[in-house]
Amino acid sequence: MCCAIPLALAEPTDRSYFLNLKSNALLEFYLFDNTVNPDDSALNLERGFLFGDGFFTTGLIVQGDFLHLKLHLKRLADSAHKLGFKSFDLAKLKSRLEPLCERSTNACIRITISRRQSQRGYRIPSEEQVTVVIQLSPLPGIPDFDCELLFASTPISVNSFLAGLKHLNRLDNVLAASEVSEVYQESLLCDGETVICGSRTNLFIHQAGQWFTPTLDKAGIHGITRLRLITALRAANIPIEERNLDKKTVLNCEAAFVTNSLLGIWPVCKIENKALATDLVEQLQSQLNFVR
Ligand SMILES: C=C(O[C@@H]1C=C(C(=O)O)C=C[C@H]1N)C(=O)O
Repeated sequence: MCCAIPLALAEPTDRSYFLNLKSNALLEFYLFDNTVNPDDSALNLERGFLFGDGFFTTGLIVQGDFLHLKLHLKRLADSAHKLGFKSFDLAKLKSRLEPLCERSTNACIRITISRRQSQRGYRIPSEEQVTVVIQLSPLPGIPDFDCELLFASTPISVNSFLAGLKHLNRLDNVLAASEVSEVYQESLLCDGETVICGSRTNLFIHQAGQWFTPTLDKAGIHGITRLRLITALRAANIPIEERNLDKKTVLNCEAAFVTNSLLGIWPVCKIENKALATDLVEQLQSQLNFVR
C-alpha cells in the first residue's frame, strides 16, 4: 500500500504533490486552485502535458553508444528552431547525455522537450523555461516476424507547418496504433486516399522497378531511419523517390517495409489481405548492409 498524499493535506506548491512518495506513482487526481493560491508554483506545469507544446526523439543506446546521435541532436535543434524554443540548450543536453550513455550499455532512450507553463492559456510565456525529460527503457529486440499493414480508420492530422516534426501532438498515432491488436501489425495513417506513414513508422514500397516513400509535406514525421535509408539508397545509386502514394498504389506494390529508430527496416509480408513477398526487402537489407 503506498502512502499517497491525501488531497486535503497536500501542499499544492509542492511538486511532490503529484507523486506518491512511496511508489513515485502519479496520483490519480490533484487540484491546483490559483483562486486561493495565486502564486501557486504548480502553474509551472509542462505545456507539453497541457497542450502538446514540445517535441521529442527516440533512439537506441547500444554498448554505451547513442546510435546516430548527431542526427537525433539535429532533429531536436531543428524542432526547437521551428517551434521557437529559444532557451533549449543543446550543448547542455549533450553534456548530460555523455555520462548517461556510458552508464546505460543498452537501452531505448527517449528525450522529450517541453515548454514550462507560467500563466494561463495557449500564449507562449515571454520568459520561456524548458523542461528536458530523458527516459531509458529496455532495448527492444528486432521482431522475428514480418509486419502486416492495415489502413487505419483514424485519419492523419494535416498541417504543412508542423509536417515532419516529431512534436508532442501524437493523438493520431495513439488512436491509429490502438486500432491493431497484434505485435506484428502496423496501421497506416492516411489523408483521404493518400497514404502518409505508419502509426509509429515510415513506409517504403517497391513498384515498377524502384522504391518509393510518401512525401511528408503535409503530415507525418521525418524519421531518422527514413533519412538514413534514403541517403544510403542514393549513395548506392538505387532509385528512391518521395512521392504521394495512394492506397491503390500501396495495395498493388511488389514489396514494402516500414522503418523507425527502434526497428530499423521491418519487412512487410501483408497489406490488408494481400500477401507480399519479402525477398526484395531482404536483398536490399543485405545489399546496403543496413542495420538500425
Ligand atoms: C512514441 C515514441 O516513439 C515512437 C513510437 C514507437 C513505438 O510505438 O514502438 C517507436 C519509435 C517511435 N516512432 C516513444 O515514446 O518513444
